Amino acid sequence: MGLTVSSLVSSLASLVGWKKDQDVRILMLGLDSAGKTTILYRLQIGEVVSTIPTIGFNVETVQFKNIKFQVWDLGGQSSIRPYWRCYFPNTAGIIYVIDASDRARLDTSRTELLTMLAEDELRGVPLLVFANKQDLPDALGPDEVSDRLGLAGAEKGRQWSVHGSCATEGKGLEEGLDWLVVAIKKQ
Ligand SMILES: Nc1nc2c(ncn2[C@@H]2O[C@H](COP(=O)(O)OP(=O)(O)OP(=O)(O)O)[C@@H](O)[C@H]2O)c(=O)[nH]1
Ligand SMILES: [Mg+2]
Repeated sequence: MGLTVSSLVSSLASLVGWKKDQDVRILMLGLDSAGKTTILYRLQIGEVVSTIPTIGFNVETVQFKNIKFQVWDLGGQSSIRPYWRCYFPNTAGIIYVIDASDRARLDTSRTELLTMLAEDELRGVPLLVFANKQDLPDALGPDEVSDRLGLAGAEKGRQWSVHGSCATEGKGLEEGLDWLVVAIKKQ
């Protein structure tokens, strides 16, 4: 009988919806072909895998430094985007991936992002944007992507950051996750 310290901690933890051994749930979203699945496996196994368009989702545990992330990589095709919302509950962090060389679809990508951020379930959840495919000659830099997304005006109640990346060479990914870890801890 009696309340032990650990039972007190677990009661408090369940009150705020967090369990000690639970992985940190991350949602990775973005238009089709942005590079989400490439990023997921680059982070998980450190290699470039050959991908096909994701129908549904991939979910993997990614160990980053001493944190275990449960990363949900959702398919980005327009027919699948309406299902993104099914995965919103209990999200600790969002990774939004943009093909920075796909200038023609940057507005579409921005609209999908802002629609998603307006959802109650994602209120205040930290947002890391990867301006991916920085190796391609046409790629917009992270600052320009950031300007075009217009987050500075629209997202005052949220921590967000735009990082350049090249998933195929593994560049920029760690720096981005470092930022996200700090942002989630502050939350
Ligand atoms: N040049 C270049 N190609 C990349 C980069 N990242 C991913 N790709 C390529 O882009 C294509 C699409 O990558 P995926 O990871 O399958 O894209 P996705 O976002 O998962 O797409 P969906 O599953 O359809 O939503 C693949 O041919 C990748 O090799 C990058 O940084 N640079
Ligand atoms: Mg995919």
